Amino acid sequence: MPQLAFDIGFFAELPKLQPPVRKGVLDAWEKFNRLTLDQLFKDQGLKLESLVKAKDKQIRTIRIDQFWRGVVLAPPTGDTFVLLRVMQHDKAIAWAMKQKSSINEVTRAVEIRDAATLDEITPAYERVADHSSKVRLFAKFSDGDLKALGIDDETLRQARSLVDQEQLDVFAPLLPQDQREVLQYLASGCTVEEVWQDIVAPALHASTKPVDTRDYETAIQHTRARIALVTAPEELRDILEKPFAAWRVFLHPSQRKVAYRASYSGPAQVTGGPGTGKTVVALHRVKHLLGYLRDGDRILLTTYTNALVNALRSGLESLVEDPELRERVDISTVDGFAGRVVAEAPGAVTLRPLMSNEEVSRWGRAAKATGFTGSAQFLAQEYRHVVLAQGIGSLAEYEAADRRGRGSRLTAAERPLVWKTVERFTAGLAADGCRTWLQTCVEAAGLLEAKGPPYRHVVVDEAQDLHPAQWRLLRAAVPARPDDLFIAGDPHQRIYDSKVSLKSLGIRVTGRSVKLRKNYRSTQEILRWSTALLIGRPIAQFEDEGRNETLLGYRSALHGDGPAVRGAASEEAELDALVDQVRAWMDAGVGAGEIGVSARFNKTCAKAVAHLKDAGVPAVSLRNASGDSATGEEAAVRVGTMHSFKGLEFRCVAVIGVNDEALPFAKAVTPPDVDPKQHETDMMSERCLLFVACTRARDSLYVSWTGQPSPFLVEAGCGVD
Ligand SMILES: Nc1ncnc2c1ncn2[C@@H]1O[C@H](COP(=O)(O)OP(=O)(O)OP(=O)(O)O)[C@@H](O)[C@H]1O
Repeated sequence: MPQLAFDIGFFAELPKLQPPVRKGVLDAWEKFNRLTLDQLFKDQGLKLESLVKAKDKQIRTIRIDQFWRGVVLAPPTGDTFVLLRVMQHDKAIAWAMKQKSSINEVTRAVEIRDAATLDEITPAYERVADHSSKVRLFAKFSDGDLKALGIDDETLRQARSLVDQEQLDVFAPLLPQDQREVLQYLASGCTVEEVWQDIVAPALHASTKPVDTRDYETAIQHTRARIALVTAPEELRDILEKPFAAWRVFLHPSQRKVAYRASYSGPAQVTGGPGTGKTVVALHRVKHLLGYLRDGDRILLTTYTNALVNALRSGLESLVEDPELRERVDISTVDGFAGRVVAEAPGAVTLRPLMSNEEVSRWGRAAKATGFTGSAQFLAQEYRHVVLAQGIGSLAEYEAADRRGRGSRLTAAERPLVWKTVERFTAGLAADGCRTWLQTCVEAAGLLEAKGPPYRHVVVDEAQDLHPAQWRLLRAAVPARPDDLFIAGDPHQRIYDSKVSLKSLGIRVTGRSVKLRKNYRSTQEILRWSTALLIGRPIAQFEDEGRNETLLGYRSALHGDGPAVRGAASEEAELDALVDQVRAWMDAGVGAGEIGVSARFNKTCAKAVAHLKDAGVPAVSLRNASGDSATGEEAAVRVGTMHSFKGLEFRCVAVIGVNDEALPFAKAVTPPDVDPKQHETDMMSERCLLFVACTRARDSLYVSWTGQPSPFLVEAGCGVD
């Protein structure tokens, strides 16, 4: 029976199609399901026509309505057709004439290329290359290596004519998709082995038969990264109604391989720069695990902030339709989970969580009481990074504690006094009926270790900022069995003071760790600009702190304008300019709810909200916004601190107040004379904070400051003189 499948290119254009055109697509799909092959080709309403002088006879058009046409891949054998695009009549014909389909001999997937344009431009590039003194872009790769990665003869010739990245950018949208990716990763510095492992191998299908490059029926089945087979009208209706949720249907082979691997023999990890789809992969992993859950088993899906919990909840709702299945997943922050475990324990007493600003003053008081003369900051860090990190509960343990990694010196003779101060601090908290969140985690871990783990699987997103005490809690939440922990995170986005090495916690992911490199969120221009903030700075992996993470090969297929940067003479002028920028975005058709404004401090955010509102622009603080689809607030610009922007994304982002007093913020950075190592870590967190805020932007990024720009911008040469 014939069927009509859908290409990713069609989905990309879907938001622009009006409801009657979408209805036409649904009708066409139903017709493919209803008619025989013979009837399809003869149907006068559908007009499944091939085009005279087309580059490829199997690319045809169909009638969607009076003005719109669909471009369809109609292979001569098999009965699966693929809807590639829906466009206005003339555009559809012009586009269809130029395309050519083929089957990649390595990945076995269907690829589409703009053969007419490639044929037209390649000779000119070849001539330029012949007369250029520049080394060819792919000179260091042999034909054999390129072919082994799936590059065919035509693409090889085209690739050999290129001398630099700019030229590849011109060719890229025209090239067959799998081959385009291979060339882009090689050009960005990846080795043949890396490209094979990360890009090609995940797309391979376990088949020992030689590829039949005429068997489109099989090849379409192998193209799940780009072609969706839809089986029920409700499914299609749902897809047509929620056109932005392409991630639900199409996963990159590297994403699918990680998310849907049948089983991992232990903890598994997925890393990758901002916007590479780690959260998407985590959600798909939950879906996969739900399919195998035994009676009574439950899953914990956990992350760092409440805003991310909301995002995970709505993501899971759109991915897993069955509410009974979803009910088997608890979604909460790690701290929220700890609070629940502690509250549910027999004889639990309610304690107030301590705010972080209260903590330092309490340390000051404890130090005064014991006569400790060092700083409160030292004590707070010692407690966090040594005592809580190592789960120390007595003076003897503290005396034996490993302080490697701390840059502040402490003699053996000084340790008892520090410990006495720690005891004073914790006793003070207990007496006042409060406790820190990390203490809650420590207690919760202890309770679970005694009682047994409540979950079968734990899936963690934004893992880079978790503290060892939080990891211990998660470890205790799930038995050490295959598929116990699935961890998604990015060390480049570490913005809290928790440098953890999973290895040191006994969580081993070696051999079960995958890195994603393709950014689906931001334009390449925004990415290049933002990554300059971190380039050349060593960033420790969280798998093993002794090794560094890189952003090699990290790239986006999207293009747009580069970020706009602007220095203002006064804060008032900066806020006025912000209003102008937000208005310009809105005038260009961007909804207020698709705009995010971020600043280092709450007080700057409050001023931005007030200023936008005064100017008649609806704005809401992220602190007050409830969920991501809160009615009424949907049409308001979201304003939040850089910390609260973690994990979120907006079509347009303004990052304001990026001056030398805000980034780095002196109070957040330990002075080098107190602890030089901590100083470096804190500086890196401040830098990452700016990186995180900027990488929330999909289409447009705007960065402004008053007075002197942040040295991070200056050092990175980010458009600042
Ligand atoms: N395979 C895909 N197809 C289409 N869109 C995708 C795909 N994977 C991810 N996306 C989209 O890319 C954006 C970023 O994805 P996601 O939030 O999962 O990335 P992330 O790696 O968790 O980002 P960050 O670390 O910056 O928080 C989202 O809009 C998501 O829907």
